[in-house]
Amino acid sequence: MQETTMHEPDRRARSPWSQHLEGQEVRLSPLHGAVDATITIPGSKSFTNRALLIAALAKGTSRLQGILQSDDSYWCMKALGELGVEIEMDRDSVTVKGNEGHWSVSKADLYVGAAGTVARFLPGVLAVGHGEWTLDGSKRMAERPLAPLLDALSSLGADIRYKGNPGCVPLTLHADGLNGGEVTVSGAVSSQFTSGLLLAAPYAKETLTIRIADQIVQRDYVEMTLDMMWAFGVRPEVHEDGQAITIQPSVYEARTFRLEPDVSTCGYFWALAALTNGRVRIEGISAQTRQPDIELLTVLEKMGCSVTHGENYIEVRGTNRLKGGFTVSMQRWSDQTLTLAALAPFADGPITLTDAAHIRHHECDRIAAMCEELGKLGIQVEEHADGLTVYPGEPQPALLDPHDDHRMAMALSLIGARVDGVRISDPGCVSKTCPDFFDRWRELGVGVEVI
Ligand SMILES: O=C(O)C1=C[C@@H](OP(=O)(O)O)[C@@H](O)[C@H](O)C1
Ligand SMILES: C=C(OP(=O)(O)O)C(=O)O
Repeated sequence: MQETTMHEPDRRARSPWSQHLEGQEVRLSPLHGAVDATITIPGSKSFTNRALLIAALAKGTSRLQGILQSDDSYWCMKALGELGVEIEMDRDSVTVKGNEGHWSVSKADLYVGAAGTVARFLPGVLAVGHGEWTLDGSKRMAERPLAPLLDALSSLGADIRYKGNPGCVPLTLHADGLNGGEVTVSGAVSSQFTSGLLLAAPYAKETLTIRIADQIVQRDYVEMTLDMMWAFGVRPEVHEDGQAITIQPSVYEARTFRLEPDVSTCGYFWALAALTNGRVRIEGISAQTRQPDIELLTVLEKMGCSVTHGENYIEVRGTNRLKGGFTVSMQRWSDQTLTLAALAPFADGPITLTDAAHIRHHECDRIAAMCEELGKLGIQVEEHADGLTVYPGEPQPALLDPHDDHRMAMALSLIGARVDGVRISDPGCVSKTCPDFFDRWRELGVGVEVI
C-alpha cells in the first residue's frame, strides 16, 4: 500500500478543549450490525460564536445555555476575555457581562485559531472600539480570504496594517470607532464577511447600510446573524430584495438564550444511520432551524432513508441500499458536501455535488482534499471546479489524511464505520467543532483505536 506524506497539522490552533492531541492516527473498524441510538449533540458553533460576541457587545449580563465547547468557541471566548469581557462558565452555560463595545483592554495580541467565525466576526467588533490590537490565526487562516471584510472596515474608518499577506492575518487593527454611511461587500466567497459587518453595525456612529455586491454563498448564515440580532433587541432592515441591509445606531440588550444543537455535527450521526441501515434520533432539534445543513435530511430521503420529525427530535432510519444517480447543489449548505461525498461510494449510482467552489477556501481545499482521499480508498472520483462526482465502489483499506480539517476527518470516519482497514491520521483535528467525536463514534458501536 502506498502511503503519501500527511499535511502537518497546526497544533497551536488546538485549544485546551481538544482531545487526542498526541494521537498519530485512529484505526476504525465497522459496526457489527446497525446503529440504533437516541443521542444529543452539543450547541451550534455558529450560534455559540454569534451569541458570545453579541452578548459581549450588549448592555447587561447575558446567560447562554447549551454552548459548544470546542476550539472555535474557545478562541472566541479567549479573545473576548483578553479584551476585558467577563465570562463565567458553568458546564455548558456561560454568563457574559456586556460592555457595549467599550473594550477595557485597548492593546492586546489576539489569536483566532482556525476559526473562520472568529477571524471574520472579531475585526468588526474591534473596529467599533478604540484601541490597537493584533490579530493572528492558524497557518491555514493566514491563507483564508478576509480582504472583502477588511476593505469594508477600512472604508468605515478602521486602520488595518498587514504583517504578512495583504488582506490576511496576521494584521494590526487600529480603531477609533466605526463610521456609518454605506459600504459594499462581496458574498461570493464567504457569507461570514456580511455577518461580520452586521454584528458590528449597530455600534457605528451613524446609520449604516450594507450593500451586497453579488450572491451570498450560504445565505442562511446571514439570516441566522439577522435573527440573532433581533433576538438581542436590534432591528436590521432588509431591503432591495435582500441585497441591502440598513442598521440604525442601537444597543444589544442582554438576554438569556438556549442555543440549538449543531446541525452540521448532527449530519455525521444521521449519515451513520443511513449507511448502516440503522436508526439515529437526535433530540433537541427541529426542521424549523435556520441552520442550512438541515437540508441533508432531504437528500437522505432521496437516497432511500426515512426521516421522522417529532416534537423535539429528528430521527433518520437507513436503508439496505442507498440510492444515487443525482446531482445536488451544495451552495446553501456546503458544510455537508464532505458528508455526502463519503456516503456516495455506497450508493447505487454516481452522485455529483456542485456550486461549492467556495469550500476550496475552507479549512483546506475541501474539493481537492476529498478527491485525493477517496482516490486512496480506490474510489473513482472526478474533480470539478465547483464540486465533485463520486462513483459507487468498494473502499479499500488506506491511511487517510484529514488535511487538518475536522469535517474531512468526521466524514471519512463514516467510511471506516462501514469497511475494514480505514485509518485516519491526526484524529485530534475534530476538536475544531466536536472534540469528543471519536468517543461518540465508539459509543455507537464503531471500533475506534487511537494510537
Ligand atoms: O457564519 C457561519 O457561522 C458559517 C458560515 C459558513 O461559512 P462561509 O460562508 O464562509 O462558507 C459555514 O461554512 C461555516 O461553517 C459557518
Ligand atoms: C467552514 C467551516 O468553518 P469556519 O467557521 O472556520 O469557516 C466549517 O466548520 O466547516
